[in-house]
Amino acid sequence: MEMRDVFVSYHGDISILNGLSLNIPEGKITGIIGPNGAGKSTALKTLYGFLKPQRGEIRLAGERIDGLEPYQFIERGIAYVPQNRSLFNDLSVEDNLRLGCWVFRKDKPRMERALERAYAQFPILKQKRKDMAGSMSGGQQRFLELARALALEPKIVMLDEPTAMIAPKLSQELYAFIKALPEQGVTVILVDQNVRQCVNVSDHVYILELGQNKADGAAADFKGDSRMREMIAEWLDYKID
Ligand SMILES: Nc1ncnc2c1ncn2[C@@H]1O[C@H](COP(=O)(O)OP(=O)(O)OP(=O)(O)O)[C@@H](O)[C@H]1O
Repeated sequence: MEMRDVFVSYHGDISILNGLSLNIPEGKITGIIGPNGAGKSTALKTLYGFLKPQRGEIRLAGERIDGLEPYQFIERGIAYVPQNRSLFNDLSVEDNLRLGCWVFRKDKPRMERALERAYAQFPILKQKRKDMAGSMSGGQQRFLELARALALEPKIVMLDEPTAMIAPKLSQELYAFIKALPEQGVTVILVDQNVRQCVNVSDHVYILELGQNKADGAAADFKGDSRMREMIAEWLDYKID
């Protein structure tokens, strides 16, 4: 997937993305970091068709996809877990998972396979399958959102701050799960405020600032005594262990 020189605004001509370019290689984890308001979430919303670029283009395997609607992204095997909770709190865990299978709801065997896979990946969801989604902890709800997205067997998953406001232990589990997704053939785009964890799980990292590319490099370049590490410390006032 590729974003080339994209300009996007929410209102009128106040541009939030200002010529942003991202290259998302298949089977890898691409991390996107940057200060608050840099446009990270806006970049994901644009990649997923919620916002239409005023300029620039987005391609998937060569096909222009920047005019498509979000449901057409699902059809192309792209899933998106937004920053804010997206569950139906008053429905059971299992019903939330079933809703994630909506596009293939008539294929009952496939739906059952998807549920079994979700329960195998996240045993806590099996234990709680009859509980209301809203009654679970924040971390468990995140697992459910991720499981629901993966029920589609997506080729690409976009995750917006998946561990925000989650207890450290569950957060570690979630990062370990995300890191293993490429082994299942899933390409990951990870927006994260947690710079250290993002660098640890990603193969390649982009730094955004004011809706533009500030820098990018292989995750290894961000570690040790590197220029990237110094840059992050300077711009974001973050430290990477
Ligand atoms: N729905 C909206 N309407 C208008 N402006 C918005 C909207 N959502 C975001 N913005 C603005 O767009 C800019 C980029 O926001 P965005 O959420 O993409 O940043 P971010 O890098 O994800 O930041 P954070 O880490 O705080 O989530 C900010 O100035 C924000 O105020």
